[in-house]
Amino acid sequence: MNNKKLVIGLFGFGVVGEGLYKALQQTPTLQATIKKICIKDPGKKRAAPASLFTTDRDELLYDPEINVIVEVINEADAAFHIASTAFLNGKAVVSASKKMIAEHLTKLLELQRQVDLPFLYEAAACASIPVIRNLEEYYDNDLLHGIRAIVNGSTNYILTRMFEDKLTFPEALLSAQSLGFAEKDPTLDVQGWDAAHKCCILLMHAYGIITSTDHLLFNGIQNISAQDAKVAGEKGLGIKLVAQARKLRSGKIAACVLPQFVQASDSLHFVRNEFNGVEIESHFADKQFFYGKGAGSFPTASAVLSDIAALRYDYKYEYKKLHQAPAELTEEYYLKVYVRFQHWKDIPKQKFESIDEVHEDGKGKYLTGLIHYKELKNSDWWKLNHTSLILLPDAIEESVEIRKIKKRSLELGGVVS
Ligand SMILES: NC(=O)C1=CN([C@@H]2O[C@H](COP(=O)(O)OP(=O)(O)OC[C@H]3O[C@@H](n4cnc5c(N)ncnc54)[C@H](OP(=O)(O)O)[C@@H]3O)[C@@H](O)[C@H]2O)C=CC1
Ligand SMILES: N[C@@H](CC=O)C(=O)O
Repeated sequence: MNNKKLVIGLFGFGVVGEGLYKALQQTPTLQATIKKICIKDPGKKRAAPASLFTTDRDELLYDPEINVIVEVINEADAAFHIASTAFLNGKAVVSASKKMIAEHLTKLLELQRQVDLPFLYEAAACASIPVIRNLEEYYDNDLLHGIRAIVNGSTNYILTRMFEDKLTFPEALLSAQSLGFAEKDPTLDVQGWDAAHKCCILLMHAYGIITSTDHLLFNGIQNISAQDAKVAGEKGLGIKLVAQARKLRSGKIAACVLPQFVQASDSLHFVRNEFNGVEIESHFADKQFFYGKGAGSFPTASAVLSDIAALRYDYKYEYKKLHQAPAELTEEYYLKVYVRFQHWKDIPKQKFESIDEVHEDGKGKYLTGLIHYKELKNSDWWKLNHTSLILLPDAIEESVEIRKIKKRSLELGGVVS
């Protein structure tokens, strides 16, 4: 596609599509033009000439002059059909649809390999932050110890507005929706699906792991209460929805997406509103931090624009880690957790390796303790009966041996019984 004029068929003219249309008008040097825009509802008023719009997807997919399909719609199945037909018709694809990408990763990679055309989707993880390209290009020779990230703008915005401005959950969600941050179905944001989809995409580019939300422990922010925020405040902590992946001593990767208490010294602590933040830890560089807007019209359009620009030099992800030395996910690790609950009967105490603290306050009880990953992955008691589960800082523990030795020595010393 070098020196070739980019002729775009754009699917979707909502928050992202319209943002891209406007951004392209302000970047004439890119020499990329939108020939046609496919939308769903022909009756909606649009901020672009009517002649550009169609509801017939084939007008774009089968137009030989269009060499790039940009897909920014909000329906994952239709998006997959559009992307795969575009490939089979010899067109490069740029997409922002993380649900579609995460759900169809294997098939899409197979197709992309078969047709050998660019398939870029920087906007699908952390919107304006160029995290995918960095993981692809920069960290391939480095020893990547781990990633901790706030990857969902809406939930971060909701937590910020609830805890800083005392908005109720519905008020904060409504505001996230009206600003164009939330998904069409906001439960995707609130219940952690969107963050889990993004985590799957990051795992692929960081470690060459192809997985799905079925294999990932995740939750959203729907159970976080004002009482949890009070506990956090008293301890000088914040609460964030954190996607994390960490290489264990076994070389395998521990990954999950859960709310977590973050200390004031944690880079994620100051990430507020719709911003996202990604902390990457690697062997020689130590910690690096990426920060930027994780949702919204122009921030997302900027990532799509950058992908379009990269098509001019035929940039493609090489999926080096996947092809060379893919890592493996593990379920063999423990998590340090805080659990707020109403009644002891709802808590399977025997499943914990240890319960370290128990508190009772006006609104119920909470405990902190250590539990095996699988005990959470294979059950849902921790989401039911007004129970909330939040990871403690530095939550991932590889083994319980040291704890056991410590406990035993305290017992021998008569400090605990
Ligand atoms: N909003 C954000 O901050 C971000 C969004 N994304 C992703 O980008 C995508 C678009 O999001 P966003 O712009 O917010 O969504 P919107 O709901 O604002 O817009 C969706 C657009 O898709 C069109 N559409 C839906 N179904 C079809 C279809 N079958 N064929 C053609 N057009 C269709 C709609 O048409 P019509 O206008 O007629 O209703 C609309 O123009 C989603 O996958 C989202 O997850 C990624 C990063 C950030
Ligand atoms: N709904 C998403 C939009 C961007 O990916 C979010 O809030 O992060």
